[in-house]
Amino acid sequence: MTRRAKIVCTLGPATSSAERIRGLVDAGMDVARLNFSHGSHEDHASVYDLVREAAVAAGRSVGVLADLQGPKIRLGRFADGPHEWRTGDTAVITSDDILGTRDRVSCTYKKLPQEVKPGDRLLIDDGKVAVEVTGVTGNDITVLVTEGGPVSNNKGVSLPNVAVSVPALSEKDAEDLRFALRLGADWIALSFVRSPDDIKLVHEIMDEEGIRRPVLAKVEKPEAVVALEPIVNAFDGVMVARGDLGVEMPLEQVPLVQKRAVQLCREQAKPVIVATQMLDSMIENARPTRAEASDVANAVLDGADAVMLSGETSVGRYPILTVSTMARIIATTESGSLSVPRLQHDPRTKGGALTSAASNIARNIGAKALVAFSQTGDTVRRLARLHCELPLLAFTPEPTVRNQLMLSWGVQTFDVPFVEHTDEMFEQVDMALVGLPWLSPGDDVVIVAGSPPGTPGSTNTLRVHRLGALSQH
Ligand SMILES: Nc1ncnc2c1ncn2[C@@H]1O[C@H](COP(=O)(O)OP(=O)(O)OP(=O)(O)O)[C@@H](O)[C@H]1O
Ligand SMILES: CC(=O)C(=O)O
Ligand SMILES: [K+]
Ligand SMILES: [Mg+2]
Repeated sequence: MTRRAKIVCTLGPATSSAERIRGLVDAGMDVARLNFSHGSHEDHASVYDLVREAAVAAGRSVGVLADLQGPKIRLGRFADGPHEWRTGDTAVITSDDILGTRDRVSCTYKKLPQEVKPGDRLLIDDGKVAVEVTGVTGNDITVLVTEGGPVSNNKGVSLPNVAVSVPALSEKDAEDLRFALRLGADWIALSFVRSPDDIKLVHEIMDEEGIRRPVLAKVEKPEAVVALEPIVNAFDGVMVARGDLGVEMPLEQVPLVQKRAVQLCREQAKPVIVATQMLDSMIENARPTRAEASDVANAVLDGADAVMLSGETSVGRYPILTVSTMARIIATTESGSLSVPRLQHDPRTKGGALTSAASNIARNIGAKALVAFSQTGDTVRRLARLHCELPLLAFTPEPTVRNQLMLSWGVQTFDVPFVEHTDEMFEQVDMALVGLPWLSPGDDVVIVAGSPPGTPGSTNTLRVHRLGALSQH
């Protein structure tokens, strides 16, 4: 069964072995997410290598997304394992550097005691536990538990109505970013983006390292929802990070933010991921709820490029089964309907106009595939946003670009050597496609390319190409 929307899997303790990672790739993982909120650099380097090995073994591209923690306040570590904070209990959250106990635990933001006051509500672990500040003494914040639940190492702390002054990129984020770039990550995600300017800090460090990679804005703050359009313009893509978004703002607003973010990204031909709790109950169970199956299907029908698994694959009991279940839900939904909301504007760029025409021509003449030659991936993303039912085949000599395109809807990638002339491009298509079981000589494909080859942004060529015709000359 063919599947077009992509699957992002968060790697973690449940998926750190070679066998598990190969299992994820075989079940349909298109992009692996390394979550720098958890795990050591050593852990990330080890799974990174395993992802690359699994991709080679499977004979296809798999992207690697490095997700930076961003300015999230977290609890510190506990000396003695997880604890239960019951409703009505009191506890202390301190900016002192201590190994926590049930009664007193540290937090990562040292100025927190100065920025909260009695009556403020703090939400822990995406709102699973709620506490209210009753007093502040020196570095200690005394809290009353208003909604009890488990607390454990490094759980996030949200302050929905307090504007805290944490910088967009912490020292840890800067170090993690340098590490991820050197490691070879294909995409970077920045958490808790508040302004389009936040990308500048990322670019500064990338330029110091001499490695530019595309950056996703994680939309999980009310400030980002307000500035959504400029953020989509400034960044290279978006993740709708519903976990934090649903505690930072009223959770009933999340569904419409999701739809608006997906549409804005498609207008700009930038990939968009819908993330968090998609098949949450599969952390524990072998079958998802009907509501979760519908959530995955509806994200696909909204037009998302990719859907993401978090705890389901990082710490869940059934990581591989969760991926195959998600793949089945997507493929079945798409076999019933590929229609997504219409784009609201007529394309104005050369690439936008050519790709839109290419897709119409391909449909009208019964072509078997859309083919894009692209140096940067831009032409491919402009084709992807159309959600055309024809296979979308991307040819690019850059392995990093191939990996990056694994986040874009419906894209299959092909490795081609760099060529100098347009004629050679068409020969490459012939050579690569004759071997595919669903294509035969005489089939037409529609090719969009730039000329001369190797000039980024030069998309100017649209050709109806008959497979096998070249060799008859
Ligand atoms: N490497 C790890 N070591 C220990 N626990 C982990 C690790 N990775 C994840 N976890 C646990 O599994 C939970 C889900 O992991 P995941 O990486 O999917 O987090 P998330 O909810 O997307 O992100 P965050 O915790 O940053 O909000 C985490 O909250 C954490 O408790
Ligand atoms: C993925 C993430 O960061 C969130 O949902 O909050
Ligand atoms: K993160
Ligand atoms: Mg988050």
